[in-house]
Amino acid sequence: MSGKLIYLMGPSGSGKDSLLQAAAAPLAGRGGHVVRRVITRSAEARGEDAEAVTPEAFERLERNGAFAMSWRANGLCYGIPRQIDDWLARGHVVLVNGSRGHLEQARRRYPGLLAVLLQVAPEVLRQRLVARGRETPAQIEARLARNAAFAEGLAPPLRVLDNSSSLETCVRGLLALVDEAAVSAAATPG
Ligand SMILES: Nc1ncnc2c1ncn2[C@@H]1O[C@H](COP(=O)(O)OP(=O)(O)O)[C@@H](O)[C@H]1O
Ligand SMILES: O=P(O)(O)OC[C@H]1O[C@H](OP(=O)(O)OP(=O)(O)O)[C@H](O)[C@@H]1O
Repeated sequence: MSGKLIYLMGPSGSGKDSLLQAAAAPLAGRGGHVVRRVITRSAEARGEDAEAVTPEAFERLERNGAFAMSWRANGLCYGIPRQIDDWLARGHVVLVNGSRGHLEQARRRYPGLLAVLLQVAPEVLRQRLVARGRETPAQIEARLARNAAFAEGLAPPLRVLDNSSSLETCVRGLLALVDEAAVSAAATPG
């Protein structure tokens, strides 16, 4: 039986990392996984619990086939470990913090993936990025500008989750999607 890949995307600051962290325990209780990414971001950077590597180490891992998916954005390299393929082969639900820019490639590799777009009211986005304090003002502007490239919208099918209000509400919405996806994975042979 194959599992279900849930590919979460959204603007920087929309709350992808917070949502995945908050959903990790209830997801584990359902036998699912939140993926720990490999990123060329410094280990001291606050926020996401990722494996921090140098650009050289990232390139080496990528060349050696360590990643199921990898992409570049925001001046960083991001990798999703190959381990997800084992989980999926065992029929598990797997959640990844994905990239809008990488969605079509991800769909080619995982045709059954569930694309979830996290959105937040535009006026809240800048406030959240500033409050997070991980990026410089120039990096925040660059991230907001990057969103304009996706203003046309992403190709369906896509589920949308709103994180403009409380994180708890959003976690409930995500877990409802996970439960739905798990049922559909169980019903799909192969
Ligand atoms: N529902 C929410 N309400 C208030 N603050 C939130 C909410 N969700 C996330 N945040 C805060 O917004 C900032 C950006 O969230 P983060 O999870 O880092 O976003 P992303 O991973 O999408 O860039 C963080 O400081 C986080 O604590
Ligand atoms: O193509 P995009 O949808 O713009 O995404 C580009 C990258 O930005 C986000 O990562 P990261 O965690 O570094 O950024 P964030 O925490 O600021 O969202 C996202 O998870 C992607 O890896």
